[in-house]
Amino acid sequence: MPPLLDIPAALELISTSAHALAEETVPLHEALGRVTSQAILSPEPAPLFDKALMDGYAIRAEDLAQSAGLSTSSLSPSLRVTGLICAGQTPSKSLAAGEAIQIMTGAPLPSGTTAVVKIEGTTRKEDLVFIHESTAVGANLIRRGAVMQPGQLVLSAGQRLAPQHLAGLAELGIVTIPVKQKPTLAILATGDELVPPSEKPGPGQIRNSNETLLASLALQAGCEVQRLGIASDSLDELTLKIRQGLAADLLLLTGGVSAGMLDLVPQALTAEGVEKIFHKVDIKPGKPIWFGIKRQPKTCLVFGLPGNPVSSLVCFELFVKTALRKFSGITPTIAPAIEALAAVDEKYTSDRPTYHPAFIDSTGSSTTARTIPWQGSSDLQATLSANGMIYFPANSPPPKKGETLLAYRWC
Ligand SMILES: Nc1nc2c(c(=O)[nH]1)N[C@H]1C(S)=C(S)[C@@H](COP(=O)(O)OP(=O)(O)OC[C@H]3O[C@@H](n4cnc5c(N)ncnc54)[C@H](O)[C@@H]3O)O[C@H]1N2
Ligand code: MOO
Repeated sequence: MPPLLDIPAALELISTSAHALAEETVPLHEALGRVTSQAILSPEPAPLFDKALMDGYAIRAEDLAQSAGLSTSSLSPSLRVTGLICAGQTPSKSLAAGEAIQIMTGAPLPSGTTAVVKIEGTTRKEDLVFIHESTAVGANLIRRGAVMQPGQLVLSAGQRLAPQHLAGLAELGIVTIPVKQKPTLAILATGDELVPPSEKPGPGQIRNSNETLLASLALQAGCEVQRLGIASDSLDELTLKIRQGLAADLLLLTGGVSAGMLDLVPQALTAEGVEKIFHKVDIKPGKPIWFGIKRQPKTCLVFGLPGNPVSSLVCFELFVKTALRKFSGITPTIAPAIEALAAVDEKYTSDRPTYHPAFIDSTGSSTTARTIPWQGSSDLQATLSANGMIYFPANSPPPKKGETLLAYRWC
């Protein structure tokens, strides 16, 4: 038997086979979860004007200098109040020596202002305000352009847009966003034993959990998902559904890729003109994974994922996500592992590189990870208490508590 393809080589083949998708523009309110296709530069400064950050008085801090630090009202410096500015108004006069202008949070500063003193640090007596709080130059105000200059980079290309990104764009008036097209991803579960989750399985049958798993992973990864349902182990039925799936950017099949008599997926794909790039990788779980590409009339990447649910999950996280990242221009294309400390003495060893379901905890001062009890690639229920996986290199002593290990978060 020739040696199995190793994981880095498989990832590299996926990365070079996948192409970057075209771009489109979408309105801001439709951009959540999409990936920027170009760097976005700011058209204007932020904030747009010098503004108060507290309710209080705009002052010239220099006026307080000789009395700074005094705390009794009788000895506090006083300034003459010459006006009031609320948020949304514009100052009608500037601030002269010895003057203060009452101001509200978010209101534009009158020219000459060098600080804002909080209302709590003052006492008002008619048109005089007594300042009890030492207030340094620059206190409680922000200058025009202090957080963003025109032409400054707001977001790089390849950024998946989260709520805070959209709000940042909204603040700058950027309402048309250049993004990568959404990848279309079709899912086909194969196997005579499968029934939909809503049905009671007959003798020897099981519920199709992989469609729910893969569709959810794909939706979370920003894909447009097409569910092709279940194909029985017959070439005719497989072929019909594969033809439908090849219209997508990416087709995922589960089951039927190992060595069983009815493992027909590789042959059905080849017959439909899908060129095999690799079959089988030195990984656990997921060894029987099949990967290929249909080039004409439209490019479609095809993964035959092993039927065991945890194999499908691990293969999606590692392999399918690499293709999706390339589609959207997310860099690096191959997602890096995170370094974590073993939370306990680990026991797991294997002669195959293994991705073991794990719980990763970032709530403390350092990120820790520990494996969860798991009975192998068919044990989907174990993953309900996991949020990621730990990488165990082949034939290596498992990490002891406190030693560094490599982990991946599922998200
Ligand atoms: N002689 C060998 N047998 C097996 C090998 C091997 O190398 N030589 N590999 C094993 C490994 S590892 C895995 S993983 C499985 C993968 O096999 P297939 O991809 O061909 O998948 P099936 O045989 O169709 O199914 C495996 C298992 O998963 C269940 N399954 C299938 N589809 C679904 C679904 N949609 N939802 C939930 N569960 C599903 C299926 O009923 C089987 O129990 O092969 C080993 N055998
Ligand atoms: O390697 Mo298989 O994917 O363990 O079940």
